[in-house]
Amino acid sequence: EGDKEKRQWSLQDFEIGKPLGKGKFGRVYLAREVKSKYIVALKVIFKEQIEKYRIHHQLKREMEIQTSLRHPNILRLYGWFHDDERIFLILEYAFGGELYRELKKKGYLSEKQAATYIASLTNALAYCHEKDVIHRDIKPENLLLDHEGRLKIADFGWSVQSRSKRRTMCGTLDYLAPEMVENKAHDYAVDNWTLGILCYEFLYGAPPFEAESQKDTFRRIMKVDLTFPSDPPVSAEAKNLISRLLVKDSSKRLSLQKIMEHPWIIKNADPMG
Ligand SMILES: Nc1ncnc(NCCc2cnc(NC(=O)Nc3cccc(C(F)(F)F)c3)s2)c1Br
Repeated sequence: EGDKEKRQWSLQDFEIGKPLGKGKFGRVYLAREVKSKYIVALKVIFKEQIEKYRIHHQLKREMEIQTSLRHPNILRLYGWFHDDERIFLILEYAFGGELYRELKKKGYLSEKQAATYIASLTNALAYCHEKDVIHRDIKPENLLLDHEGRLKIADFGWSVQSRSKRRTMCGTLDYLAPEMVENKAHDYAVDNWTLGILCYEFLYGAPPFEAESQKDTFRRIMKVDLTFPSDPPVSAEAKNLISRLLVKDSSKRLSLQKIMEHPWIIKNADPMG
């Protein structure tokens, strides 16, 4: 495993398999390193896209941050290489694919499954915050599952600098914390807000502030217009945790430590993640 980061890789070192998914900036393929037969995911990014959106620094930062992160719930970035027109990221392969698909297929998750994922995410975020990394882009699309169904955060949004412009340009607003909607300076607590959003979405199948228009979603976020449908039935403890995370004043949100000690997590989360 150690040599993976050191040596220079090239496309000849890999046999490319089936496409695993396509992201905004390129596709992901299953691949096998020829000599070791090691299975990886290979993300192909076109250089002209990076130039066009001027996001070199973000990619560079991702590589610096992610190669230094080692956590069971964070997808590994083993290394990278490039040719004339493409950059290739050599990623840990998450056999279980995107958590999003599981959520869509099931509609919503059991309280045990939801609590297990929230506990894994909280662990991974506590580890990141120790390393001064704020995530800010945690949404089901960026959550993968390994062969044992264990959650892996995978994302190129890792960074410690202020909010990237990218967010307003693309993707859903559902996960934006109020201070981000107001474009105010924010801190680690944005990830705590997002944990509340995800916990709600795992249990009800949709994020809490979903609305027809972006304007209405903004409005619902700013008002913290939180309602709990009666169906599916959800325990009072789960609602309590969600209500203590979706708090407008970021300093009043439940801390990651307190999430791990919350009765709903203690009772429902599988300690083996
Ligand atoms: N089953 C699977 N097993 C493993 N992986 C899978 N999908 C890939 C998940 C990713 C992890 N890390 C990534 N990183 C980036 O995409 N980075 C990226 C890309 C373009 C531009 C930029 C930037 F320029 F904006 F920074 C940064 S994608 C799947 Br499906």
